[in-house]
Amino acid sequence: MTIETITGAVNGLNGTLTIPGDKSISHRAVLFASIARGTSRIRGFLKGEDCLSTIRCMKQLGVHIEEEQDEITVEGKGLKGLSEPVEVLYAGNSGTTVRLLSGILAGMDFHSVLTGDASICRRPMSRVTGPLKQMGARIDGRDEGNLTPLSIRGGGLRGIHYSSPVASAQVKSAVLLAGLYARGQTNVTEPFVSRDHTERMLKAFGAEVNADPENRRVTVEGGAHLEGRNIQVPGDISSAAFFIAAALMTPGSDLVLKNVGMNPTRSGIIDVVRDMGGDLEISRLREENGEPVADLRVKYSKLHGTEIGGEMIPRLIDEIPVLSVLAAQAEGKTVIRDAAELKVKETNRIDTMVSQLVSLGADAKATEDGMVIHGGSVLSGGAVSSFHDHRVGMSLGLCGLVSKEPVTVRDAEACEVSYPGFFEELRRIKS
Ligand SMILES: O=C(O)C1=C[C@@H](OP(=O)(O)O)[C@@H](O)[C@H](O)C1
Ligand SMILES: C=C(OP(=O)(O)O)C(=O)O
Repeated sequence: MTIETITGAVNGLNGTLTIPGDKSISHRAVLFASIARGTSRIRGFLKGEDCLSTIRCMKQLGVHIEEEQDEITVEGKGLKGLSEPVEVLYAGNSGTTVRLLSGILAGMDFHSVLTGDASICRRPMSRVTGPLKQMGARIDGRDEGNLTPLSIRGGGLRGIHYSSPVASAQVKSAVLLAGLYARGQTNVTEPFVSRDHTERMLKAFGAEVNADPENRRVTVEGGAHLEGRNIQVPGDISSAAFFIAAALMTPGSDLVLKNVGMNPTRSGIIDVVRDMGGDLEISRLREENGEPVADLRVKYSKLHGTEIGGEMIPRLIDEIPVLSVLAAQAEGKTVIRDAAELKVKETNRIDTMVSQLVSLGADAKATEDGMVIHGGSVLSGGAVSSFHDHRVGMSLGLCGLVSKEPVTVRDAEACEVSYPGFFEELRRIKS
């Protein structure tokens, strides 16, 4: 168990930092490159534990992957070139790995078993195994195919028109990936638009993908041929969110974050913190490999509470833990609704954040589908736990910047999942 202690920042957070690679895009780059023909080179890849799990699984499926300091090289096997794994595929803590890889394995004429850590073994998988079974894959698992380990025997798929009950990019991506292997067309409709990295990247690899955001529907044609390519992964806005929040809530801060992905399906956090009164400037907005990227300058700001729900939720789903910390520092009330998906992440993020914030002296309550926070209480500090959830650990660490006593985060090693070196970086820019 690793413990991290964060003490107050007397002069705020200052300077410049470069945000590490986007986790969602890094996973997809390795997965899609593996089923493309030819060589792909990936720069800016996130070497967090989750993305390393994806690399490990693809190696077990026979893909040659070279990991160098600044570049990952993937020798693609073509759409159907993966080989039957001898061992169980282990996804660690990564829901994205299990769900997206299930979509690919559903297209393979062989048997594979996919599992992960204690948290993965609790997370619902029928949201992907259900539609994949409708397409013709044979999948089983505990709780009638809802829980890992999943046993998948794929092949012989037919296209479906799937209306997903949840706005989930993992569900959408799994079905679209299986759709590449299916006879005919496959489409997915979702209640709100979720992150669209799969659509953007599959198109770049040469697949026929049609996105119709107005109707929240994406269509792929079966029998695609993906061609290897070079990919530059932008910085992860979900990682930048911790430093955006830290700078906004700590007096004296003036921080520049470089290389932040600004995909509109991910940038809800920018809209919300501006709406709360946050001073955040966007500069050098540019497009790299079909994904918008910018630099951000964030200054300490007096924030007020806000209300969020509906289509905004998928645009900032992973930022809600850190948003709850910000809300506890803002003046007035913040209401977060329509966010029941938080209950099926690495932990139940509604309960873990509310219980730990309350233990630090915040006024926060869990609701059926979100939380209500009355901001402005001075936090006491003390010991909290990440509950082995990376986003919970990093969010709680930030409380130490403004609390009376330091904040100690137990099980802080969980943060390596998406942000290796997070606490060192926080200490570096804090004075
Ligand atoms: O597709 C992805 O890369 C992800 C989608 C989201 O999950 P859901 O699809 O379950 O909403 C998000 O929470 C997760 O961190 C990464
Ligand atoms: C929910 C997350 O990831 P995953 O679903 O891939 O475990 C996350 O990174 O916050």
